[in-house]
Amino acid sequence: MAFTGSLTQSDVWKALQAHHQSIEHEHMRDMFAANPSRFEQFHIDAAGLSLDYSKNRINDDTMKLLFKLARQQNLTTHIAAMFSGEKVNGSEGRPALHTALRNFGDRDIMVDGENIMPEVRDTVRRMEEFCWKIRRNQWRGYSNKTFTDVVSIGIGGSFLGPKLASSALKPYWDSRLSIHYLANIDGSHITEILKRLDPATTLFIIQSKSFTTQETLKNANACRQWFLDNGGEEHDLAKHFTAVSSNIEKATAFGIAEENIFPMWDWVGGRYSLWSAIGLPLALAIGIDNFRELLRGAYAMDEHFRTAPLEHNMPVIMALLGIWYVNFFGVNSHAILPYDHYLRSLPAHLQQVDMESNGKSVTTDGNKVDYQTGPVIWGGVGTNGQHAFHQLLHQGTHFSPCDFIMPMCSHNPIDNFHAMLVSNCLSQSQALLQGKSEDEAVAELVAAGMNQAEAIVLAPQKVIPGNRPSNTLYFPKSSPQIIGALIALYEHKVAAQGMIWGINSFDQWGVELGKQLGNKVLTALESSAIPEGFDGSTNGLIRAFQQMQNYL
Ligand SMILES: O=P(O)(O)OC[C@H]1O[C@H](O)[C@H](O)[C@@H](O)[C@@H]1O
Repeated sequence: MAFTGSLTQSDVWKALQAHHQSIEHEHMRDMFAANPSRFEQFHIDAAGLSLDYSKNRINDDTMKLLFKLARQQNLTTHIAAMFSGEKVNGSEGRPALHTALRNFGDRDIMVDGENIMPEVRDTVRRMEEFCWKIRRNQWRGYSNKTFTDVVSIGIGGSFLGPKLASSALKPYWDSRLSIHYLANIDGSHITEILKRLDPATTLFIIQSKSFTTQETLKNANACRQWFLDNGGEEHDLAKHFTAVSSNIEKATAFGIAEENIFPMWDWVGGRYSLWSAIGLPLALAIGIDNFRELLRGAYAMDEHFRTAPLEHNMPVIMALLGIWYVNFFGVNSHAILPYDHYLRSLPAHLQQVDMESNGKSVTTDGNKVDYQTGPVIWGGVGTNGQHAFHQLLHQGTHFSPCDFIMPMCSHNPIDNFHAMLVSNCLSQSQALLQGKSEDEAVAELVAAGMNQAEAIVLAPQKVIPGNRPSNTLYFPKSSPQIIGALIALYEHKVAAQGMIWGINSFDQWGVELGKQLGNKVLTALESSAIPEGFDGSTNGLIRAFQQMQNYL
């Protein structure tokens, strides 16, 4: 029988609070000393990925209680509901079926009585045909030149996912095509992109699920005008402009030829849409076969998430560890640290996946939560971060659990660069675990020739508390399958947390107010009238903008 009371009043929650009190002062150094097989015990492999979660402030009892929490919250039922197309996105009355986009099984997936799989597969087939024509120069520009550049115009979920996967899979790019991602409404972004391009050899893909997003429409209109001002003609637009949207009507009204519009569907959340035709720029870069491999990797992680028992379920384990720190250690952030130059866009993508999903304060039935939900996701590429923010990770007053993400082999195996990269990754998580005690600091200073008294004075500055948790996710080498599995892993970690917290991870109402207010502010900015009707600060800033336009 599902537990229906407030989460924090449940027995298992209270048991976790008591357990936290019992182990919060235990140091992981001692846990490893007491248990030589800790690495093997807290380790799991799935879909080509390996997770070492032994450097966490957990023991067997912790995990048992966390799995009990997952069962109390009926996690398995919620997971099944998501995969089967139930309307888990209650506030929008929609399923969340990004998994259908990479369903290689023979399961039919019904939405409102319709099996959606034929249309999903037909769209991939259309993407294949399109990629084939572009990459084999069957489809050329208005002056019959082959395409050299693709501009993907989109923002949020219509930008971060494909951009991440494109940079992650750079070793698989077809070098004849350069892919540019245009997102921001800042005129400098479009300027920097278009100034290097030739309209005759540039293909545009307007990416917008809603086809109503201000930035995307503004940029799309500006690109069309640039095209028409620099040699293209109205009748050439169909050769150079395509679109991906669930709003076919709006895309057609914009002037995109119907046959150039690739559908997506309202049962796919923007931040989960990389796997749909929103992945078209990626498929053009790496080829449709590699795009399918990306889908296959995600499918492997889906099947693992859907079928593996909780105790052997990688996304569930990562979800529960996150809940352990957020709800019992009072941690409010989580760092994503990829040790792979090609994965440098991963933190930005996961910021949207996680924070736009679980940045919520009410449960699915509208009750205000009395516990923390989604943490602040941040991070950066290793080893760069070591020379920037790792200082706080090691000696700051906040502790931020970290995910180290490490390919064990490089696509560019020059000299021993990669071994050096890996050594840094492993030693950072080791240092977070181990720390340095005051005695060790004094001993080190004395060993370095300092006299005891001076060493004792300086040592406190050098103390590193350690006992700071981290996961290490590793795999042999990044590939389309591995990247597919990795992104799907985080999607499912986030969904599992939302299911346990009882919040809707699939809507994002919070982004709307700023947009609504933005339209009014824009009108005021562009008028010469003294702004009024806003708060004093906004009035003042609008006035400042108006006055500073003289600087143009
Ligand atoms: O794809 P679009 O409809 O243009 O939406 C683009 C993005 O904008 C919205 O404001 C949401 O924050 C995102 O979830 C979405 O991905």
